[in-house]
Amino acid sequence: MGLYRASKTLKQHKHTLSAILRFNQTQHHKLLLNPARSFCSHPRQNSNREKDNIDLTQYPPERIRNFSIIAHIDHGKSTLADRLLELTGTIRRGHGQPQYLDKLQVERERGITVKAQTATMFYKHKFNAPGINEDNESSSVLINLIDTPGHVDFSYEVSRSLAACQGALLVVDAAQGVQAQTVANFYLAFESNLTIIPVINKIDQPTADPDRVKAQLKSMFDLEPSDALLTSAKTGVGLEHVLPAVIERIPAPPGVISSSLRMLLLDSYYDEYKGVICHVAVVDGALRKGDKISSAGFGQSYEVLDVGIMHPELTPTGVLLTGQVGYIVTGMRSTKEARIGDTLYHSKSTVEPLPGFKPAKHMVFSGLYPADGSDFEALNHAIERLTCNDASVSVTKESSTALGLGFRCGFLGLLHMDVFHQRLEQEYGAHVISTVPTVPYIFEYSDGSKVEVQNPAALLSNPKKQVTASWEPTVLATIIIPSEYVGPVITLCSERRGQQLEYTFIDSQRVLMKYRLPLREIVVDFYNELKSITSGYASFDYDDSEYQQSDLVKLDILLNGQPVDAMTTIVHKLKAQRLGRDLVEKLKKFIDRQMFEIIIQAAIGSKVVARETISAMRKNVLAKCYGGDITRKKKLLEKQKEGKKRMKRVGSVDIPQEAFHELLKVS
Ligand SMILES: Nc1nc2c(ncn2[C@@H]2O[C@H](COP(=O)(O)OP(=O)(O)OP(=O)(O)O)[C@@H](O)[C@H]2O)c(=O)[nH]1
Repeated sequence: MGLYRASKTLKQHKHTLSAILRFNQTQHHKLLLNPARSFCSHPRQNSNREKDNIDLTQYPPERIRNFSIIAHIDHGKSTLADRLLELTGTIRRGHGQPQYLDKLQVERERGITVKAQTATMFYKHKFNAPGINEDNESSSVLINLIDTPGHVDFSYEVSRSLAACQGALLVVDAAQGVQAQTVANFYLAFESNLTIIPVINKIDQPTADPDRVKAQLKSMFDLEPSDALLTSAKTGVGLEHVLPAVIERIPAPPGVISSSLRMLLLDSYYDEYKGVICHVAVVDGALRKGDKISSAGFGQSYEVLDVGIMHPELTPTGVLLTGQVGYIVTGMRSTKEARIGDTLYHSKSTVEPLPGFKPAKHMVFSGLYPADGSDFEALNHAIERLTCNDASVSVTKESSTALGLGFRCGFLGLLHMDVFHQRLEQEYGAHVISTVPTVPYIFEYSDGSKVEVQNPAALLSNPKKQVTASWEPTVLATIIIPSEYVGPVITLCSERRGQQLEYTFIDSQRVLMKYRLPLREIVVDFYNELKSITSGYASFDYDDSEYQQSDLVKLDILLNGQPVDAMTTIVHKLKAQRLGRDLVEKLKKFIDRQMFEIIIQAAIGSKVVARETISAMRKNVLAKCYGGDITRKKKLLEKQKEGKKRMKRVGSVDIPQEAFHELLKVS
């Protein structure tokens, strides 16, 4: 049968291998690309009338396959997904939209998937698959494909998607071979007990070496070389074997048709016209339009107003049956009611709730403030709407003396933060200043109390209540590199206070290293640094780990003696002076000369660790207009006013917005 269930011994390696993120040059450029292009962000209603008549009752569980595509970033998941949708006629070939399932504008601009997407396909086959044996006649099988993100920040999306699947295609680039996130995703699928089908993709590349990749898959995951499919999602070679393998190797969903309805809520988003749309997987029983359902977690009851599948747009079917994945529209007013991982069931029945998902863990916190203070309500609205479509962000209100009213947001990682920021600007037209990202530290005070500090400015400087101990979060990082780069990578990790835990050759040319690193040290600039010292060949992933005791201090930035709360950071004592110097130098470059002298200082408590001075400017802008032309004077005053709008005033010093953005890159 060739099922790819990896052997138990692999579990022992679990803790030596987690994984994610490759930082090659291409990806870096993709992340920086920014052509303005606008696409709709969510599935629309299917206008094709033929598709409206799909009869799902013809698809009992044995004629259903649910699978996910998982891979390291850029190994070709979305391209492969598109080709499979074309092959089954779900979308038209050459429909002109790149990466059909990457629907968000930010996904298309950056060439990355940030949101898992589901699409239902119908495929005729003649294979002797378990449960489908109809005298060699072609039978139609309903296949749900879930495309998942590749970046470490979005691995939460991957684990959620896997809950609705019985199998996964583990896609590996034929030239790059196994990368850090291949390892992470393999273990996510393995621990979810999924059937894993290895797909070695991009075999059209001149540097492709499928045999080497097969050997890696065998040695690292115990996957049989003969079971690997060889494909090129670009040229189409080998694609005809993918869906037959899915049908033959992946088991049918295990639910019970005759049981009471149990649905797993996979995801939700807000649609302007329909309200909240929930993506669901029917685990047991059946759901029909008009049914009354309740949520186990939220305790509310709703009427099902619309139900259907994503084919690939929203396609009403009137029912969803055991093993099927689709969408429902109920009277939910806010996505806060649609708790991801919740169990939905018929209101009159009593059911055992499904296990659900672990809540998302916030790794990075940052303050988000309106660039113009009067836009607070608009930003509030934009954040509320966006969190409807990205429930993994935590939001609480906060205020800053420098920036006014704003929000403290928790993100899954730095890219997640960046993407959220970009979506606020692109999808809601919000202009936002973000403060230096920080990680959640724990501080103990002399009265024995312990607090988690998500905002450095909130750390007390109270002489009556001294800090007695502090802890910082750490990660278990996995780095895979060609062996010639081992030296520089070891140096980088020790500069970042890392502790080496493992060093293994995965084949004759590649090394896997495992480090414990403080999360703070990888939040800013670690990726870029790692990428640049390995010519883009390193791949990197991390799993969150325990807190470690650490000598932490609060580093304040002062302008003419006044602290700028939005620029405060928490840092390891040994690094405070260097960071203070970098921050002060950076600010000097970005703050313009003003009518008076400006002293910029970095300080730990009352001890100044770095200082720069910007000397006073003698004349104002109008002094350049030697009398005369009044319109010219007006223009200059207007320009000055415009410039001021983009400034934040701290005491008497005007700080341009760019200064805040630039500080993100230093700390
Ligand atoms: N030569 C070649 N290029 C491919 C093939 N499949 C995908 N690509 C290219 O590889 C790049 C990445 O492909 P994607 O499908 O976006 O990769 P992904 O794994 O979905 O990426 P993330 O969603 O960001 O993790 C794109 O430029 C594709 O055109 C292939 O078979 N051969």
